[in-house]
Amino acid sequence: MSPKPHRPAVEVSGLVKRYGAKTAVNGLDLVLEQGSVLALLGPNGAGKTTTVEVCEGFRAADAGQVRVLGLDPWRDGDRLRPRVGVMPQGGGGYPGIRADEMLRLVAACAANPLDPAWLLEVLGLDGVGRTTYKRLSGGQQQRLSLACALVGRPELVFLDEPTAGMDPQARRLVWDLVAALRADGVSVLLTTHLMDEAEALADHVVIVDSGQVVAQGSPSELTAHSADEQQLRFRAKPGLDTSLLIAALPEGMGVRETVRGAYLVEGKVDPQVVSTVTSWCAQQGVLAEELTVAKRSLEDVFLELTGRELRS
Ligand SMILES: Nc1ncnc2c1ncn2[C@@H]1O[C@H](COP(=O)(O)OP(=O)(O)OP(=O)(O)O)[C@@H](O)[C@H]1O
Repeated sequence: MSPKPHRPAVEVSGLVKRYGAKTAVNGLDLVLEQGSVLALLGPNGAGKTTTVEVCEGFRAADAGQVRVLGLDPWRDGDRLRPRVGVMPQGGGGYPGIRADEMLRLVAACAANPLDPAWLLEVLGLDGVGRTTYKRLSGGQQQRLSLACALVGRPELVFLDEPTAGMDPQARRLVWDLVAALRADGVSVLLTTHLMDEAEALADHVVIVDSGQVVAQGSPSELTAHSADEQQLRFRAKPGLDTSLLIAALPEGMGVRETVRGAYLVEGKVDPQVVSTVTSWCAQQGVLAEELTVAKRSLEDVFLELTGRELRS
């Protein structure tokens, strides 16, 4: 038998979605490969939820192509629903339903569900099974929503801001669960505005801003110009003339004042470079504060591309 032709779990090309005069998504492309994790990363209002809701079949696209497990989510919703798990933003349970009732209700709709009691335990909710939805904490509501998304053993899950409002322990639990899903071959499309979440979980990160993709790639592709390249940052008084510092550094290294009083030295940062920078500061009679050496983060990438911080 010939092998099944490979097709991505989700393919979006040229997606446009408007709300009246507001264009929320403006020509967005992405591909989620089967069995991998894709993070849509961007600030509030970037168009992440709208993109996911179109992929889930909850909203019709105004233009562009969307294929989910090879199907059109808007037209083929009945065929897709049994194969896809959805964790919407902000929970959405009936206030009076008990946690275990809600999960068993969703499980009853699936052909081959996971054991709801086991799933509640995995998600640390076994102690609140008899608690009504409205009395759960925000983080518990989120975890119950995640349980509902997973109980039907989906091939693909959409997680919209899955760790919003969670404490660090619950966040870790969700991260481990996403890693376990990936190991089981489940495809995951999640949204986040937390760059550490995207860096920790995703094979592929799509950075969106104002409804458009501003960059995409694996976390290491996005954050590294080259494997050994790092950044040295420090704060000092604004407006320093850095030309003498640039002249003292090895060829090819750059120095910029990224925002007032924040300096960035780019290139191969070794101990000699750190010494050159601190000596130059001493010569200027300047105290370099918050001096750090680190790899570029996704936050830096976003700042460079848009001139704004991700957590805006
Ligand atoms: N139902 C709606 N009607 C009108 N405008 C909307 C609607 N939903 C979203 N928008 C607007 O569309 C833009 C994109 O919103 P969207 O929720 O998709 O972004 P997001 O990246 O998911 O942000 P957040 O992280 O805050 O949820 C925003 O400007 C938002 O105000």
